Amino acid sequence: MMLKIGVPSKGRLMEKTFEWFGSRGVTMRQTGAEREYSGAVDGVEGVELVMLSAGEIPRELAAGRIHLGVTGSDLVRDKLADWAVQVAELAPLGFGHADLIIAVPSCWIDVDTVDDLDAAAAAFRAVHGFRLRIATKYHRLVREFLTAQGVADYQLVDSQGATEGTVKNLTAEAIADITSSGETLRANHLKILSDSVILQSQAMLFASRSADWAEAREVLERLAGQVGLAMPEI
Ligand SMILES: Nc1ncnc2c1ncn2[C@@H]1O[C@H](COP(=O)(O)OP(=O)(O)OP(=O)(O)O)[C@@H](O)[C@H]1O
Ligand SMILES: O=P(O)(O)OC[C@H]1O[C@H](OP(=O)(O)OP(=O)(O)O)[C@H](O)[C@@H]1O
Repeated sequence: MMLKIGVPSKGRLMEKTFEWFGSRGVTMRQTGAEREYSGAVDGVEGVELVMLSAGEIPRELAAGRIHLGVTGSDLVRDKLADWAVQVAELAPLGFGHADLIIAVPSCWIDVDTVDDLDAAAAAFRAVHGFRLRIATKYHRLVREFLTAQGVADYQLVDSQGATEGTVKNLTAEAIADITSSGETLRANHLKILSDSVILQSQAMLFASRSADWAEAREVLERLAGQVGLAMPEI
């Protein structure tokens, strides 16, 4: 095996990734038991499948432990500083669409934009003596966005899941998370700030710039030919 490709090990992203490659003549499948994280690839010689958490794929690419990886563009941009130096985007895959947004309680009738949030944050601090809390797992992207918008009077609190619940649980006043249908936000009585789309994400095929490409380049050429991609410059 000469080229390692990391794919999400479970859920919708895994299924859609298998479908995307499968419809292009590259069959990926889980081997062993349903929950065993091992896989195989048919249709192109020399490709090894590595089943990984979607959130770990950016780091594995940056470390050069996998040559290719499928994950959300949100995760790559958030987890890697200077992501474009470390990885190359080979192809958007057309699934896993989600927007990273900021949301506040629907009952905050005076807060509809990021500017309004800025004003509310200053008022919040004056009244409560601490900074308004925004729960998120996207620390880098949210910080960069708010800095660019001139918002400083806030603190991020880490939330690795069920982020929309933090407002009800009184551990945050606002959240920054991905949304797709908007159902989770609505169910938790939150509304999106109208100008707060930080990133429109989707699943992408990435290549590592630091992996050892000496032997893998030839495999990539065959794989790219098979799935209909122009041979990337890496
Ligand atoms: N509701 C959704 N609709 C579309 N895409 C989504 C949705 N939720 C998450 N995604 C995308 O799927 C990718 C993986 O998300 P996330 O890290 O939440 O997955 P996970 O299933 O918790 O994976 P793991 O815990 O194994 O890292 C992200 O790029 C994200 O943008
Ligand atoms: O707009 P919607 O269609 O409702 O989707 C958005 C939800 O999907 C993701 O959660 P996921 O189910 O991956 O679980 P998580 O809370 O562990 O991230 C995301 O974190 C939102 O909570």
